[in-house]
Amino acid sequence: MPAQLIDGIALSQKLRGEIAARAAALTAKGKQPGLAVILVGEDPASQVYVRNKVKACGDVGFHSVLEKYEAELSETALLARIAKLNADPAIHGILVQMPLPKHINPHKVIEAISTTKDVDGYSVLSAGELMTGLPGFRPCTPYGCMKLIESTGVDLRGKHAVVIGRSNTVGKPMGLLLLQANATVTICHSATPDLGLHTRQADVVVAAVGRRNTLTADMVKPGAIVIDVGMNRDDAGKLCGDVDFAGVKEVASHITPVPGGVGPMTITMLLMNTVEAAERL
Ligand SMILES: Nc1nc(=O)c2c([nH]1)NC[C@@H]1CN(c3ccc(C(=O)N[C@@H](CCC(=O)O)C(=O)O)cc3)C=[N+]21
Repeated sequence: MPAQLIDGIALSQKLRGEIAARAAALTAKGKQPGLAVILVGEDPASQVYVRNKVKACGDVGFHSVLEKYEAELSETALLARIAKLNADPAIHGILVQMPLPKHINPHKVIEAISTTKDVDGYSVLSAGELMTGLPGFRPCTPYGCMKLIESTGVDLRGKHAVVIGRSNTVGKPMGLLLLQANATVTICHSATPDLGLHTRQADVVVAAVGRRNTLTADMVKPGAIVIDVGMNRDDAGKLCGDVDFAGVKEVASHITPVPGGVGPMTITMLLMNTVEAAERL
């Protein structure tokens, strides 16, 4: 029996309805949630993403501002803009789209954002809060992956979860969130000699590598949950994930598609963090 699809668009719609209700309650109290999105440079993919984020804000009743700057913007000027937004009472979340041009130090930029407005969850403080289990903003992509896994109704306690990838934005926080949900966690990466050895034991696989066909059917235990974080292009230029979807869907119990899986949930969790920020401030 082929796997059940985990629909990131449907789950997003449900959660965005709840977010819109929270936003309306805040707006009625004169505190409409506000997100500022900063884009530096003309990367075409980034242009699409930030436009989607701003549109999603409008859909749930947030105030949003999109600030676009040429690639030559100085680091000093960017830090000055962030300082202004930190002090702006109409703004509850600040997102600086990554990647930044090479002359700008991303760590410096992330740490400049007020921790109360770090809705990406990228700061060192947010990372520490996640690691210690303190409340704080969780990075949107792994947070969305957790919601997708929860939506299957499968309890993670005692399950073996394998994460492929160890980035600061996805792989590492994903491992910590799974651990917090009482899974046994393995994190695999480019230096793992035999990836399939690990993934074949997994009840849950999260693939976040950025290379298509990284996870194939022979590497998946029958009945496993498969979450695909990848955003790649196939030979025809079509968007595809890290998972060989056609093959793996015949083995897994649940699987996310690309597009329509993790991507929309990343934006949904950004909205969730922003409404949370507005409630707290
Ligand atoms: N500060 C920062 N925060 C981010 O959260 C951040 C970032 N920088 N830089 C780039 C990555 C990438 N990212 C995506 C979000 C949504 C989709 C998304 O909605 N994808 C759709 C498809 C969109 C399409 O058709 O291209 C889907 O998977 O269905 C994709 C990618 C957020 N990122």
